[in-house]
Amino acid sequence: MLEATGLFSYYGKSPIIQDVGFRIEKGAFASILGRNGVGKTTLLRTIMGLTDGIAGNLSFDGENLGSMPTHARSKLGIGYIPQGREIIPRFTVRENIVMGTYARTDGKRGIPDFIYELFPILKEFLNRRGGDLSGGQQQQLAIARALAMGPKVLLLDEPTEGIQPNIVKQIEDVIVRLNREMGITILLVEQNVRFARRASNQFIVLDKGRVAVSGTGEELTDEIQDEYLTF
Ligand SMILES: Nc1ncnc2c1ncn2[C@@H]1O[C@H](COP(=O)(O)OP(=O)(O)OP(=O)(O)O)[C@@H](O)[C@H]1O
Repeated sequence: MLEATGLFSYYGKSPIIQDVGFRIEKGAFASILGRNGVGKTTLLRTIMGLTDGIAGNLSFDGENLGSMPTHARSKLGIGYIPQGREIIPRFTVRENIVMGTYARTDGKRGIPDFIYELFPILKEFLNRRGGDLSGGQQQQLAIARALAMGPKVLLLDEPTEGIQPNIVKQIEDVIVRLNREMGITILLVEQNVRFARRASNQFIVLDKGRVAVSGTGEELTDEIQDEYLTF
């Protein structure tokens, strides 16, 4: 379970995340929504320990994340797929996926078969350089790399942004399967309210670094969408 109370997070002296609280249960599918610049990416980076500092409480499975370094958070089972994917273009598909295994605590370095089952295209392209894949394939690779570490929770930052429409549905379906079939807790930053509505059982709307409104999936109404999410 991922929990925050009174959480502030800073870049320099600027508090970008302000007095945020949430509780995301094991197995939940939670979406973080909000207009550009409200702090969605910063919230994910805060959970990974990638901002300049925090105040307040942030814990995962009872462990205080506090000032824990990023690699230790990965070892606890928190996987992060940043916006822009950040795969290593000169590494092959295989090498990119194997990199994910270095956050495992059991020392296994093999690529689990279910990854090929979820992303058959990656099996076909194992020896291609990551940089030669399409944007959609790179996003699949970024998800595969995070899965190779055996995560309990996956943080995904706008995973379908800028991706060709025919691959968007495939990626969305995989994210839903990871949650429903494999029990991986999902924390998704999304501009696409349609997908957030279809997939989530919990939502958090941010506005100027604060939680404007939150609730269960069904409570994400058209009114909330009009007030906080329409441009
Ligand atoms: N590295 C940084 N240093 C200083 N300020 C930053 C940094 N990254 C983001 N910010 C500021 O933090 C605020 C929140 O940005 P953030 O990227 O978290 O928003 P977002 O909701 O994810 O937006 P988007 O939907 O555009 O990705 C913005 O005012 C932004 O300028």
